[in-house]
Amino acid sequence: MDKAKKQDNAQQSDEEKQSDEKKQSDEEKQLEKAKQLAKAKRLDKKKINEIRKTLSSNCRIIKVENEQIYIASWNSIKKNTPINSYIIDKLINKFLYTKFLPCQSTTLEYTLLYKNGSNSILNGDMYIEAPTGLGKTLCYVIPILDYYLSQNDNTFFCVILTPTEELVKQVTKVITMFDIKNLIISTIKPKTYNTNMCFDEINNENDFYKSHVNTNEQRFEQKNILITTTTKFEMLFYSNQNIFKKLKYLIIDEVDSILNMDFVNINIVVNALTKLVQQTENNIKYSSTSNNSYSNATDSNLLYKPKHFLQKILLSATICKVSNKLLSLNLYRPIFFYYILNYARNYEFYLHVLKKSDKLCNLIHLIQKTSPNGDKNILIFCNTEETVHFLFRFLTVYFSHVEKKLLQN
Ligand SMILES: Nc1ncnc2c1ncn2[C@@H]1O[C@H](COP(=O)(O)OP(=O)(O)OP(=O)(O)O)[C@@H](O)[C@H]1O
Repeated sequence: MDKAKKQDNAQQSDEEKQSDEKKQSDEEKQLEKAKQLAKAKRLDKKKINEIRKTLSSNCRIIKVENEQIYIASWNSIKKNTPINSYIIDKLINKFLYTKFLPCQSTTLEYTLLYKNGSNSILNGDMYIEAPTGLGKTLCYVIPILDYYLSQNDNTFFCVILTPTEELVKQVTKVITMFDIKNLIISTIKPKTYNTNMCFDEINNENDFYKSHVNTNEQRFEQKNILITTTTKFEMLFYSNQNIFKKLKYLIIDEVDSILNMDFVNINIVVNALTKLVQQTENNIKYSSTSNNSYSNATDSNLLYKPKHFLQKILLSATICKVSNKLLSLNLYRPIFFYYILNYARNYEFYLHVLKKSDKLCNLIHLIQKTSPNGDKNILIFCNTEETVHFLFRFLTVYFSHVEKKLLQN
């Protein structure tokens, strides 16, 4: 009897202990949650202050939440801003995506606002800030393709500017994957333009060079989207302004890098484009169209909502730190989207300090270790152009000849 009572008591105290432990762990969890919430609030406040100081004191600010909307259900959820069914179909069946990533889920609703007519009070230029690799490209590719398909606008309606040729190629690849019939995407082959400047040439099947028409204007009439670097665009723009009169979208990817470039004055180009489109589309008559008049394109007409405006979508992983440059872009009713990740990303950084003579050996070892089957992409940065060429030649020879021989032996 005594033994049974003892067992009962022991069991009871075990249960009490367990319940105490559970209570303690619940309290700890709640405390941790409260701490995280307070931290998130502090970060939000800091971000909002930064945006107001850098972009505009009265811009609309929208936080990207971690919501991911199923692509297949978008049109039933977002009835006012549906996406063309062709695009939905490609995203699901060709890209094999099931959900829109958070920054896409939040921003698409706004970038598709043109569907509610130009009078939608929510319309405005957009700045999308989201960490690298979280799907910013589709945030603008979907709305421009949707515009093309839904409005049947076969004119030259969109310019996409990037800081590098590499990004031009990447964006071109994404748009081409949608496989839209008759849509003509192009890059710049400046040989054919009325400009005194010289450019590097880039190879692209759809290059303007292949056009068999005589003037730049005619050449552009046959295109829908131009994807190019800011440097090339700046040179092209001043000699060919008429081409851009009917533009609907201006996308600037990695805008922080572009604004930080000393050799490109993107502000003047963007303001000039904005004014040009407004004058044309709203039938506003200006006496002067000289380049000088563009530098102060921020005049009073931007205070009032124009019937048509050049929709600008700017994207970057961080907000541009040079606030005066961003402020002088004179965005129309800007909406700023920011995305703060609430989890640590799976990055690993290693720093190896090596003797010069050991570098090549170690690099080969590292490549073999990281991608033993050669199926992973590895990005190698070098400090000079010369090293890039040398390394390219060396690795090509090593992996195509030396390694093959070693394997054979
Ligand atoms: N809805 C989606 N579902 C799954 N994967 C996606 C989705 N959208 C984009 N991705 C993939 O996420 C990766 C990153 O996308 P993307 O290049 O657009 O990011 P980013 O934010 O523009 O990056 P960066 O700042 O480097 O330009 C790509 O490999 C893309 O294929």
